[in-house]
Amino acid sequence: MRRTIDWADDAVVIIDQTALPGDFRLLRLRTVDQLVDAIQRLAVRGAPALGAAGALGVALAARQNVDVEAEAGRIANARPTAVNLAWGVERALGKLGQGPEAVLAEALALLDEDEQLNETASRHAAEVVLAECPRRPLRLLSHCNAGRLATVGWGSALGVVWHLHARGLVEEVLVDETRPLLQGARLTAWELAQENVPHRVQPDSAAAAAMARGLVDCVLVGADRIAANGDVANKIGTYGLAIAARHHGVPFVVVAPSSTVDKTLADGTGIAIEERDARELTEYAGVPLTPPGSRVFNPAFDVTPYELVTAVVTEHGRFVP
Ligand SMILES: CSC[C@H]1O[C@H](OP(=O)(O)O)[C@H](O)[C@@H]1O
Repeated sequence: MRRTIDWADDAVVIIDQTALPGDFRLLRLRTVDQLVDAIQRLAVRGAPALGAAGALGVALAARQNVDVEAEAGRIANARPTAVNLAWGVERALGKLGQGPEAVLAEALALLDEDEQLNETASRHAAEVVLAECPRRPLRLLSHCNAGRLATVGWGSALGVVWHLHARGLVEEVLVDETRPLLQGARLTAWELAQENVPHRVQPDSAAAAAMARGLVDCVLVGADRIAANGDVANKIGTYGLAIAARHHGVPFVVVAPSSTVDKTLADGTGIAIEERDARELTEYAGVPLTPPGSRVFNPAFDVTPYELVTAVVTEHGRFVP
């Protein structure tokens, strides 16, 4: 599969994730405005992919007659929770003094590293899952999308599935649909189908019942920001999954590159949680889902305390707070 995000002909090229699973189409982003819009619409999404978007966005700005520092700030602030976005911006911005080509070279190096780091992190995590889960083959549960589409190309939590599936060790993946934007139903199911991995899509509300019925050997999730004490910000619903997993004695494994760890935060209480547009809940494809005027609570992420996490695994292995 091609990279989720790349650079070609002086443009940031992304797979338009809002069009999947029905249409596979590319978007060529030639301005910072187009990039910020794509980030905010989740046409490009997922912490590592956002890190790459941040770096390539600075490369885009550096080649145009704009205030690069100001444009970099707009990109970094496009979505607040995933630490990787600002991290990617800062990394590319650090080369600005050496000129636009140096900024682009740094951004492209970040893309190559992302694929390698997520492949390594997920390989380590696969061994952790095998050690924590005696039953074979494995029945896994995923939430949101932490696959190829959430990174430059390999995937973090779903990267574990690629490693285990290649060894014939996956019986099934239960895919949380992940309301309201359905990253699981639309994106994770699409990726698993591409790789012929057995899977079933389920309502997010079925996850605890699946565990109660013994259908889950391990929960696998990605992360958007990990605090120094191991608290994990991830897609809304992750915290409830962790509580259910602890209640049912199911291992709960978080997979992320170390660029997702924010050591400036002592714990998860300091993580900014993105609140998203009410229309994501009040309508779908233009069809009203609630009475007119209904108010909503639509946080895009929640924070899972490290005490509920079996392991956080990066390219360095188990993360130890
Ligand atoms: C591998 S990071 C994936 C992470 O990002 C997702 O959020 P969003 O779809 O809003 O970008 C979700 O939290 C995933 O776990």
